[in-house]
Amino acid sequence: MAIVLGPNQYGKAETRVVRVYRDTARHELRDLAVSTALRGDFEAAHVTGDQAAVLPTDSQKNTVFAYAAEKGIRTIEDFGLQLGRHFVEELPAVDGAQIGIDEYSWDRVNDYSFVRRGQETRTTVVTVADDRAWVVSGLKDLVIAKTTGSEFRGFLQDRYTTLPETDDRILATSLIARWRYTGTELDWDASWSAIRTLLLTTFAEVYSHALQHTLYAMGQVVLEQRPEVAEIRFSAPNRHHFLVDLEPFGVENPGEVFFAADRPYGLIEATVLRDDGPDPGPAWYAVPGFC
Ligand SMILES: O=c1[nH]c(=O)c2[nH]c(=O)[nH]c2[nH]1
Repeated sequence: MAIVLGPNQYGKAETRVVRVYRDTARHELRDLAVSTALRGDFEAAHVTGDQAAVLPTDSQKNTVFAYAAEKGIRTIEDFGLQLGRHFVEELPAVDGAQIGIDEYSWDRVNDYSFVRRGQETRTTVVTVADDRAWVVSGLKDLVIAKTTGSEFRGFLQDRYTTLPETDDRILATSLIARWRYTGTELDWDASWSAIRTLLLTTFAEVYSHALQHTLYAMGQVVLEQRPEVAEIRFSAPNRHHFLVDLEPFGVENPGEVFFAADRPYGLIEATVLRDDGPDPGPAWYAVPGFC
């Protein structure tokens, strides 16, 4: 009996690359998860441990970022073909490559702000106690991003601070918002839609000094324009988009190619309320996700 290596492949799974086209004031956004897998003669890598033929998965990831910058992403099919051909043509041990790409679709809010399609959920929590009732409605998983109009600087620096200041970054979050109504007789659909629109347009249009600043601005507008709302609470994970350093490959990256990080993430939570609003009673009791 002999033990032999059977079918095998290796690569980098789900490289989260965001490509921004910012040649005009009307930005375009492409948001992908790219998985590469290489096949070929990798017997030595497994059997004797010799990695001479193995292009690291890290390099495959770098190739995805560099190609996003240099070749651009016209369609995921074109992008996959370019990557696959590159690996097969350039690497002697590789006789096959499989590139899997998922693309996340975004709808436009303004020239540089976008909302992810088909993600969000409308919510309500109704509390009834004795002869009273409270309604807390909201939304969750509203994924929004702006490709400019956002900075983060002037922050406190201590000996552990390495974050560079930035005056132009991608700001993105998967928003949870819940608002408490002052009453229980209302056109709920109309109110919910109007508040959602205010949240979206304020996120898009108000220049952001930080996610904290954006949340407050959104809450302020809702309370100013919707008298039926007493209070609004936000829970907003900061979905970090890190500019990829492509200099080692001689490729420029003027705010065009980003790594969309998964974890860890900043979690910014805030309440904005009228100081003369009605008592919340037990409206928030056991409602998850808020400070
Ligand atoms: O909008 C932000 N608020 C923060 O508190 C923070 N902290 C951080 O590292 N990046 C950011 N961004």
